[in-house]
Amino acid sequence: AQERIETLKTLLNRYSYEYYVLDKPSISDKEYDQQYQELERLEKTHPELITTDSPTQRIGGTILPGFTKVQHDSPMLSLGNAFNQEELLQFHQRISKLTDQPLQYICELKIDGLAVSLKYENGLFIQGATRGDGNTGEDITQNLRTVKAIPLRLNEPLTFEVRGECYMPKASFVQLNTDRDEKGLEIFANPRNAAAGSLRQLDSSVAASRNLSIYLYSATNFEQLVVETQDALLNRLAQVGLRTNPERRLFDSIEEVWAFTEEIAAKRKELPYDIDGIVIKVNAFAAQEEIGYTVKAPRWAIAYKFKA
Ligand SMILES: COc1nc2nc(N)nc(N)c2nc1C
Repeated sequence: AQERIETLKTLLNRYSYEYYVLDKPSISDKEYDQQYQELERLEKTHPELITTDSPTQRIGGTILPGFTKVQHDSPMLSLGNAFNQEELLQFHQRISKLTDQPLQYICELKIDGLAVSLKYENGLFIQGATRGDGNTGEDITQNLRTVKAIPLRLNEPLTFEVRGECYMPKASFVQLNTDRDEKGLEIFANPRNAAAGSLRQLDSSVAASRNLSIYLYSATNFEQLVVETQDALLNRLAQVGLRTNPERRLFDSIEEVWAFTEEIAAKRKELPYDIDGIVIKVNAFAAQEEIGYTVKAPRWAIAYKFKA
């Protein structure tokens, strides 16, 4: 039974990765369900063989009395904003003075969700927390374990923390509000509120029903990943099994960055998730370190915000 249980866990976690992280399922839902039910049956008769990274353990058995506080190892920062081309240019001129290194920018979408931190120990997902005030957040591990795009075990036994945006896809938002309206429940104003409301639930079976997803965009104590740029970091996060947003681009001039913001503004409504802007970052970590930080935000990044 142990052999079969290990095989099923490996298979089901891989299928889940293909479906929820890569958006490229390799088997039908029916086949997945059959193998999932076989694992449930085996674990029922051999409970001593149940492990935390089993796909059957995503929904916690208990309703929490409240959320405990989590002190972030390093502050979860905020971002400076730019609202027009002039302010984007000023950002570029400001940081050009702070480094002699050539400035290559990486542009990433700013997903309109909830910033979260995920801690992995030897590859196992052990803790998830909200940003909170940047220094202290809330432990929402139980709820984040229900987000199928979050792997319970990485492809490598890494110990580090990753940060990203947990969000509700537009389609899930529409479906949720339709269901709530039919039940005479209050509907959510937007996907960001719906995602925040889902992650604030003390009963993880509610979060599990909300089809949340996630994109990761940074990591701490990632020396072990041996990466020198933001773009290489994102590729490495994807390699270990984490979900990263594919709509990112590298540019060598702020003019091209501006053109990219216009390109995304035009296709924003077709995206399957809400975005509230573009995050522009200096790509090379060496240049980021040289440019540095203000008290609450990196100087080497800026959020170009779209009109609401
Ligand atoms: C480096 O710090 C950050 N990077 C980010 N990147 C993306 N794509 N989206 C964010 N919301 C974001 N937020 C922060 C504080």
